[in-house]
Amino acid sequence: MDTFSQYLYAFLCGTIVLSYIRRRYDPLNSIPTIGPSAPLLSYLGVYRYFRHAQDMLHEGYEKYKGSVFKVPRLDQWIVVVCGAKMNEELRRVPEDELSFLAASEELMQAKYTVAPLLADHLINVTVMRGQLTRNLATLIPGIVDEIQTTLQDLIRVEGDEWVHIDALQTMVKVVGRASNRIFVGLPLSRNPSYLEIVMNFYLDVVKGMTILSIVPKPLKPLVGPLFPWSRRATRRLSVLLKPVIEERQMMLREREGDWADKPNDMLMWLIEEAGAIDGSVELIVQGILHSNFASTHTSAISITHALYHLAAEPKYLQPLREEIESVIAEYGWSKLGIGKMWQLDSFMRESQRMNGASAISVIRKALKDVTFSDGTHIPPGTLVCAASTATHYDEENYVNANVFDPFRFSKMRGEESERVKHQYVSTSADYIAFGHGKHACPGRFFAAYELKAVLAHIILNYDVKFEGEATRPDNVWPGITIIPAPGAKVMFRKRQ
Ligand code: HEM
Repeated sequence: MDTFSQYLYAFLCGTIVLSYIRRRYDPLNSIPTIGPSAPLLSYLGVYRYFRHAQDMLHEGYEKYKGSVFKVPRLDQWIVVVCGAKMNEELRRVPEDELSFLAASEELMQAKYTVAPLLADHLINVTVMRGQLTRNLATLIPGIVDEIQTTLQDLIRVEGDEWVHIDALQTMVKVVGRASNRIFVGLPLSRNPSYLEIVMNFYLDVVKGMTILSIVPKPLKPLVGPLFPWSRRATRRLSVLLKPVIEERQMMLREREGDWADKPNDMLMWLIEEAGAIDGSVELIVQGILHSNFASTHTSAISITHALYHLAAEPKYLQPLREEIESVIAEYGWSKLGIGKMWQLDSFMRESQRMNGASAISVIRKALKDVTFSDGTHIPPGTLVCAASTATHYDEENYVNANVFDPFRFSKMRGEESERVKHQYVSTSADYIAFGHGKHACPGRFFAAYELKAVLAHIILNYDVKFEGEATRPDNVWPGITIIPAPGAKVMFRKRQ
């Protein structure tokens, strides 16, 4: 054996022995496990969790409702709380005990995979919670214009001919373009080089996260900095954004408070937020990259899930058309108008209840010892989450939970007191598709208006169905991510 092989052999043996000792004396041993829990054997559970997360999470939820169970990740366990009561308890624990930010850093290793500078200054989250959400009424005409143009570009229909459209890929482009119209504005939002960088960034981040998930914890700080992707994306995007950012920074300085036609987009708000720190171009560029990472694929997945339901049951086109047409006639394509589309809102919420983008949410990392009301003790360093899909299929939370009932929530909004509770954007202990609590998705208000506008345009302008009246294709589950069947074709024709 040469020297390199000897070192490698010693390293592998050391890693196996260490992980055996760690798992043997793990303080989480008292928490029940789904899959094998013995040291080493638990790695079979890791494989099973990657292939069958849905089954394992449902099994755990059914067995331990009102308490917790754990499932294995390669580098550690993740504790899953079960039932609406436990979800509520989880979200109430303060950030200094169960931290969203620490969990997100642990799972995403964002300083290596996404944006190193944002780790200390989450300026884009501040902007999403503040300016983006506050300005929705002014932004909607731009979003609507971009959706109309992109749909016409990508779905070309003539006469009464049906065309086959790769729905997921098309929706990635539609929401990518609509979101970037608000993130950086025209003409950059239609620049093919710009779009190529921001849209491919998601895959680079996932690649980095996946590699780091199999690297032992002590080695992550050595391996992470070797990844070229986030640096490369920042560099390439800076070439396009730097001149715009510097010009806007100059205008801000020169015109001070008197800049009448100041752009109203995320880039501008990020420039202002960054100005209070160091104004660095890199920080602003990373704010744009991270916003794209957080928004495009979650949104494309959610709208495609809904589109598949519509194509599988085109009978819902008619009632939705009636609602959308009557609202548009009275309020136009405005925030007020889209807000009044209750049946459409309910359709999106129900689709997200049954599908969603991830099987877990409300993810936290323990920074201190925490004890839940059922007596479960969570030691510092542990990852904890709620089981979103299992919560959404719980009959205690939803009558006929296995049935797609698109107007379930609009019916529930009949009572004045129930109006807000059942909106697409509202989170609760039994609806956690956007998370729940202080760190619930800050982009969900933007997402809701954008996605409802996309679906409304499709409903008004096209007939849709699956070939041969086929049923909805099954979702694909790589680990905990829930993807609407990739490559499935939805048939579109001009509305007859
Ligand atoms: C339908 C589409 C979307 C879904 C299903 C979704 C879902 C989620 C979920 C589950 C979380 C974690 C919350 C938690 O664990 O408590 C989250 C966080 C986040 N989302 Fe979304 N999201 C969507 C769209 C968007 C959009 C459009 C944006 C940006 C405009 C966005 C930006 C973010 C950010 C920045 C975070 C991290 C929040 C923080 O650091 O406090 N999301 N999202």
